[in-house]
Amino acid sequence: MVKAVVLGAAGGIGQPLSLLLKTCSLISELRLYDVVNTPGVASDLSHISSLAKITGYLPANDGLEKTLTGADIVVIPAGIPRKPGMTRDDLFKINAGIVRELVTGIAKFCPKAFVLIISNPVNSTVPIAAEVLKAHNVFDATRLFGVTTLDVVRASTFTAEIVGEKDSRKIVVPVVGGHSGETIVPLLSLAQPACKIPADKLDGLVHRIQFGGDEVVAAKDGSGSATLSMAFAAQGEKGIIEPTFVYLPGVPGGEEVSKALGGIDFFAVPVELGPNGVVKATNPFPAISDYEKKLLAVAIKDLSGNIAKGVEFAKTAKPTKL
Ligand SMILES: NC(=O)c1ccc[n+]([C@@H]2O[C@H](COP(=O)([O-])OP(=O)(O)OC[C@H]3O[C@@H](n4cnc5c(N)ncnc54)[C@H](O)[C@@H]3O)[C@@H](O)[C@H]2O)c1
Ligand SMILES: O=C(O)C[C@H](O)C(=O)O
Repeated sequence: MVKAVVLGAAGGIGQPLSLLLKTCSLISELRLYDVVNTPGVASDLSHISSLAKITGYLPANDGLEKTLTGADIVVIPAGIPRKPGMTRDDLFKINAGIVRELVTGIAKFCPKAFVLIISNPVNSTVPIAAEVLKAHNVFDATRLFGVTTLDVVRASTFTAEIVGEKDSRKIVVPVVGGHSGETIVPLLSLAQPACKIPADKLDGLVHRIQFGGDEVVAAKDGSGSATLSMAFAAQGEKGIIEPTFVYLPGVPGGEEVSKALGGIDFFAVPVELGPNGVVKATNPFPAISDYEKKLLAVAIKDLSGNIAKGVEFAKTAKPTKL
């Protein structure tokens, strides 16, 4: 049975995600942490008749330590979301420090936990997390994940609309790269089952998958970004091979994938998951179309800058004292 933690549990993603985790039969204990409101959220969810015992913590009285000690899995949706006109990179200024602080707690209090990072910009916050864990000598790349599943969920939904499939769950599209704009690369040529996308619809579909987050930010008109679809995505897909953003040199099969991509360190690729984390990173690139190779080249360029920014921040900013 699993002891799970949500950091940022009182937020737009944190609350529905905590609800979904409270009803998950694999979880025996669920601990919620935020800088505000977790006692209330935990009290509310505690009335649900399900297996998971739930507790809420705030920073006071060693709240982070109590939340994290003994945790098996930590999901992090803490941090500010976008408003219209912002890029995910605009969130770096605030969220980089939040992620660094929370991952420092993980390094100290539950260094063997699986860590799933939702906080944007994922392209930079995951490299920050890796550097913090390295600095504490507890980094295990097979247990650190940037959550890019929402891109996979969107790719299924939007592709199904185009090909006229009523049940979008039947269409699975691997989405690789990073999690922002053109770093998001849907590999429609590898969709299962094979999908015939009309040539005049391809650019539009790819653009919608890459910039789907903007649709929600615009519709919410200043009150945040995707929360409910994100919570759905973060509760996990059902397969054992899922695209996720990982540190390639540290996972089995990752060196080969990194080499195929010109040496980039972090990339979302379909990853085989087991009880101990990443079993193998798979290399889908030999089979992709020329069109997708061009998308990939743009993604690698943008993503390299985002990764370097995260690594630089983690190495140079003052260390977090807990
Ligand atoms: N990876 C993805 O696909 C994806 C999808 C949607 C949103 N996001 C990102 O997730 C993040 C959260 O989005 P949201 O809509 O839930 O925002 P939100 O503002 O509704 O919630 C964020 C929560 O984090 C909490 N928080 C802030 N600092 C904290 C700290 N130091 N420790 C603990 N908690 C802290 C806040 O109090 C708040 O409750 C944003 O950065 C957003 O861009 C990522
Ligand atoms: O778009 C955002 O800022 C939130 C999230 O990354 C998303 O893809 O919906």
